[in-house]
Amino acid sequence: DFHKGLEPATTTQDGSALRILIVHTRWNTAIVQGLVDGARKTMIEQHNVKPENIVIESVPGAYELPFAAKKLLEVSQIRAAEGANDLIGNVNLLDGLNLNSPTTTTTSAGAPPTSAGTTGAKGSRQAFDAVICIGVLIKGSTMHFEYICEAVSQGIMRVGLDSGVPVIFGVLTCLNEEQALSRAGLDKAGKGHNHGIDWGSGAVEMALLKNR
Ligand SMILES: O=c1[nH]c(NC[C@H](O)[C@H](O)[C@H](O)CO)c([N+](=O)[O-])c(=O)[nH]1
Repeated sequence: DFHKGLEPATTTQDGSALRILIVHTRWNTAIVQGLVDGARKTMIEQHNVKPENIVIESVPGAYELPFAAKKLLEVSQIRAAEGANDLIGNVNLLDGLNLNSPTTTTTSAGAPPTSAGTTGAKGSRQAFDAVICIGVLIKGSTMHFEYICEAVSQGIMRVGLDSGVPVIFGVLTCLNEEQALSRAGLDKAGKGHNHGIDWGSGAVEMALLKNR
């Protein structure tokens, strides 16, 4: 069986120190919600990720997933660097972080920590260890589907490679709604498998690989 051994890690991994971002779309919302729930529950119940360390954000559609993943990752990395600045005084860790963000201070080392870093602003100072992008594309009667699928898969791959943070491709590209329901474990016959489960395990596995 070709697929033997290609299954995602089913053993429990130690996700207790990880912080994970889930970005999901607002298309086909019932199916997307099933996938998000599957990923979230698996990370918490099987891999001990803390619920408060799973951040869930939404975007209009699949085409917006790569941009949101890129931007939210960058912000988390900047906040983490600012937090570290607080800990070690005036060395500016933002130097050399090529985050393509106009707000990134690129002044020489020694610049005072940015205000955000010193005000104890709400929210975690830990950068995300992995991102799961979740969406459901269902083919319509035009070529729109093909173009979005190609753009989104290339875009999501690029965010992961450019950022050095693993981004799980959690986008179903289905020819009809039945296929999508089955892959979220929501089909009437109950014979489907919720792929969100695999994406949750994959996110933990790849985050731990990144942190080796
Ligand atoms: O997430 C989806 N977005 C879809 N389109 C919207 C697209 O992702 C963008 O949000 C839109 O083009 C604006 O950029 C879909 N279809 O068109 O079929 C779809 O099935 N799923």
